[in-house]
Amino acid sequence: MKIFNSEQLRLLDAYTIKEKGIASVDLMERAASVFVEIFSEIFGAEESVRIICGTGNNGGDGLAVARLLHQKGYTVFVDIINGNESADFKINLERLNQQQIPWQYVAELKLAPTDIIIDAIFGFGINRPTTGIYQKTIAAINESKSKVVAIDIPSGLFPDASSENHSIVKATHTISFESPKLAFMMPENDKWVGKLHIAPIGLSEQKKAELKTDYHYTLKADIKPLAREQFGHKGTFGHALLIAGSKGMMGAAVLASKACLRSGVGKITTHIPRDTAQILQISIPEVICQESENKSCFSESWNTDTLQKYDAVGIGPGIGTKNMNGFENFLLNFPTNTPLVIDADAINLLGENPSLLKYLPRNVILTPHPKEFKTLIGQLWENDFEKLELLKGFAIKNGVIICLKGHYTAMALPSGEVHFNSTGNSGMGTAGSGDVLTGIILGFLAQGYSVKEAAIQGVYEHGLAGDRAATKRSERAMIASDIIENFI
Ligand SMILES: Nc1ncnc2c1ncn2[C@@H]1O[C@H](COP(=O)(O)OP(=O)(O)O)[C@@H](O)[C@H]1O
Ligand SMILES: [K+]
Repeated sequence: MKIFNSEQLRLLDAYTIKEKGIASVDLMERAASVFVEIFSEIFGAEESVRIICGTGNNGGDGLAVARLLHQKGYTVFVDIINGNESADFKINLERLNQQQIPWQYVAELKLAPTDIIIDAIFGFGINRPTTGIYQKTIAAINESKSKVVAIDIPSGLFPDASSENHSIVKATHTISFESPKLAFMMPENDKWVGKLHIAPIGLSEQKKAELKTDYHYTLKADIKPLAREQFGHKGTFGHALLIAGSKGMMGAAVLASKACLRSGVGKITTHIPRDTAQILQISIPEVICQESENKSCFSESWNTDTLQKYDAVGIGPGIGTKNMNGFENFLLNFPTNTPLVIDADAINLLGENPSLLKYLPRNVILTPHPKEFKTLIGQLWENDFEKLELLKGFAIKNGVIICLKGHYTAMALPSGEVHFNSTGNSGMGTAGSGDVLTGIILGFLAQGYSVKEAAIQGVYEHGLAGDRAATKRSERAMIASDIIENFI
C-alpha cells in the first residue's frame, strides 16, 4: 500500500469526486460512516461521546460522525472551535441541526471524566503548530482521563514532517482514512497515535496507481511467497551459510539457524567457533556444523571459491566485534553475486571501519536496530524524520538494502523507496528476535528470493509469526523461540 502525503491526498480526493461523479460531501459521508463502523466495534452505545470539532473538513467529518453515532443510539455532544467554516462543514452543521443534536461553540473546554472524546479539530490540513484556543483545547483533552479517538490523524500532528515540541492530541485510537500517514511510522509519534486503524474510503484506484511516492506500507496483499516445486529437493531449495556465535553467544547461532531451516531452505551450514559444535548439534540436529580454526570466534581467512558454493550467506548474530581481521578478509573475498545478509556485530564492525563499505557485494541486506544504525553511520539524528532521511541516504549511496528494525521496521532500497512493515508487536522486544529475522531472510535469499523480496517478505513474515506467538502466549510471555515455532 502506498503512503501518500497531504498534497497527494487532496489530489486523490478531488480526482475521486470527479471520477465517481459524487459530491465532496458524499466522500465525507463515506469517511464518517467507515469511521463509525470501526468506532462502534471498539465502543458500545452505552458510552457518551464528546466530539470536538474544528471548522475545516476534519471538523466536518466530526459533525457527520456525530449524526451517524446519534442514529446508532449513542449519546453525543458536539463542541466546535469557532473558525473559517469549509463548505462541507457547513452542510454537516445544517444536517446536525435537522437532527437536533446538541452542540456549542466552545471557548474553554470542560470535560466530564466519563466521556469518550472524538478528536476532529484538525486533519491533514494542519500547516502550522497549534496555538491559542487550539493549544488550550488540546491540553484539556490530554489532561482528561478520557479515551480519545482521532479522526484521520491526531490534531496538531503534521502528517509529513516532524512535529517535535508541538501541542498534539494524545489519541488512544486513530482511525485514518485510506492509507497511513508517514508521521504514523515514526517511533516519536507513537505517544500521539495510539492504536492505528486504516479505514478504506474508496479513493480512486487509478489515481492511486499513478501517484508516485517513495513510501510504502507492506500488507498481506504485497506478500508473494515463492512456489515450492513439487519435484524440488534439499539440493534445489538452497544451501545457506551462516556465520554466527561466539563464546557465550551460541544461542544467536542456534536461533538464526533454526529460523533459517523453518523458512524453507534446503540446507544450512553454520560456521561457529572451534569446539562449540555440540551446542548447535544438540539444539538442532538438522544443521551442518562448520567449526572455525578460532576457539572464540569465526575464521580469519576466507576464500572466494568456498563462499561461492553457497546460495546465500549471513553474518553477524552473536559474532562479537573482536575479529576485524577475519571480517575484512571475509568481505574482500566475498563473491560479487552471492546474496548476503549482514546483522548485529557484523554491522558494528562495518561501523568501526567504514572503508569496508566499498567492498559490499551487489546483493546485500543490512538489518540494524537503531543503536547499530547509529554506529554504522557514526552520527545521531534530531528526530525520526531526519533518521529516515539518513536511512534513505545510506541505501542510495551504498547501493544496499537496509532494514531499520523496530515497530514498523523501515526498509530502505537503493532506489530511494522505503517500505514500512505492518506486522509485529512489542512481544518481539525480547533477546534473540533479531537473530530469528536474520535466519528467515537468509533462508529466503538461499531459496531464490531477490534481495528486495527477501527483505520485505522476510520482515513481514517474521512479524506475522511474532503476532501468532503473541496470540498463543501473550506479548509479555513470548520469547524469540516462539517466533520460530509460529513461522508457518
Ligand atoms: N514493538 C515491536 N513491534 C514490532 N516488532 C518489534 C518490536 N520490538 C522488536 N521488534 C522486532 O524484533 C526484532 C528485534 O531485533 P534486535 O533488536 O536485533 O534483537 P536481538 O539483538 O535481541 O536479536 C526486530 O526484528 C524488531 O523489528
Ligand atoms: K483529528
